Amino acid sequence: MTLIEQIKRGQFLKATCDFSQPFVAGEWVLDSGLHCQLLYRGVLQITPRELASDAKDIVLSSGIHGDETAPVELVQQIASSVVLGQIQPVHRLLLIIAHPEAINHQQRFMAENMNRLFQVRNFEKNNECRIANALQLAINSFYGTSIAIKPERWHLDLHCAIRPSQHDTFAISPYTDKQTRSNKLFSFIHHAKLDAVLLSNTPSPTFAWYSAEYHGAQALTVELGRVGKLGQNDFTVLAPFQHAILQLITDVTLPIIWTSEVEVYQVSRTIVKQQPDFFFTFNDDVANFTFFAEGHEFAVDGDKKYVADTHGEAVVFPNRHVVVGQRAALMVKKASLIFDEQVRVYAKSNPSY
Ligand SMILES: O=C(O)CCC(=O)N[C@@H](CCC(=O)O)C(=O)O
Ligand SMILES: [Zn+2]
Repeated sequence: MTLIEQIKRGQFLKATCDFSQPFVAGEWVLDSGLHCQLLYRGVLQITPRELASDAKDIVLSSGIHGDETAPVELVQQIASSVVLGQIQPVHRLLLIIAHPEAINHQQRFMAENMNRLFQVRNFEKNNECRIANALQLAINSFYGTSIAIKPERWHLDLHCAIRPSQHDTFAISPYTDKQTRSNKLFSFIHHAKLDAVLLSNTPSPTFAWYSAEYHGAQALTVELGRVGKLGQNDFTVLAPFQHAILQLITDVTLPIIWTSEVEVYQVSRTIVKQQPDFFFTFNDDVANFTFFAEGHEFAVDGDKKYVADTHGEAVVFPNRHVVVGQRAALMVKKASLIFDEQVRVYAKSNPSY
């Protein structure tokens, strides 16, 4: 069976990871008039026959890291429901399962971390560079051929955390000077019942940042539980997120709302590894969002000692194994939102953790 035939039967994930078949791009139209285009291995564009003037362009990406499988299963479920005609999207969709080779090897990456390759076009020295370049082109073409005005471009890049976490699900809002923190996007965070959101304070070379920076997309990296094996993920925790995605795609109008149920953090600083013997003073099983009181030494990088600053800081994504020059952790502080048309963050003067 060809890849397209597999996808038509609802097997987007299986087809994407099936390297016994050569990749051949192709397109077909469903009885409903929905136009499906397989652009690259793992990149499926969906266009409804008719688009309202306020239609969105929605990118749902997964599998940038091969061992983060819940997002991959989620995109598979959505692709299957769409191509089998079980749900009717009213927006243009770009569904992505990014790195099938790493998925097959159950590894985060093969040669290098793909989610640090979205700043510029990459010299194609390995597969991650080739895929990241192809994804940049797919995104440029998807948003470039849209009728949507910029606030209606969306990109949710779905991931899972390596460590345990004090918040099972959370979003990271990339930093850009474009208006990419709309109250609609943050309402989605609320409706999806994500536990927390953290707002970056500097540009980062991630996939979500790429869409925000270069296309003004309402973009988030979304962390959905922990890494795990395909088929063994617990979808009960992710049910509200799954439900909110279906509402987003099929255009159920949701109220614009924000509540303090979602914990807000702002990044206070990014810790970049400078020396090969960089280490944290805590164990590898310490959870994301663990708080360190002011003055607590949490990392050592050669001669430099890192201590928590005024009122303390919490740590997210600590990883001593990253290559020199890359992010080893984000330090965050609790914050609050001003929920206007574009949300803004302000520091809590004396946050309690
Ligand atoms: O658990 C971890 O250490 C990493 C999970 C993950 O892949 N997170 C993304 C976050 C991207 C961002 O900062 O927006 C990543 O590190 O690429
Ligand atoms: Zn990831």
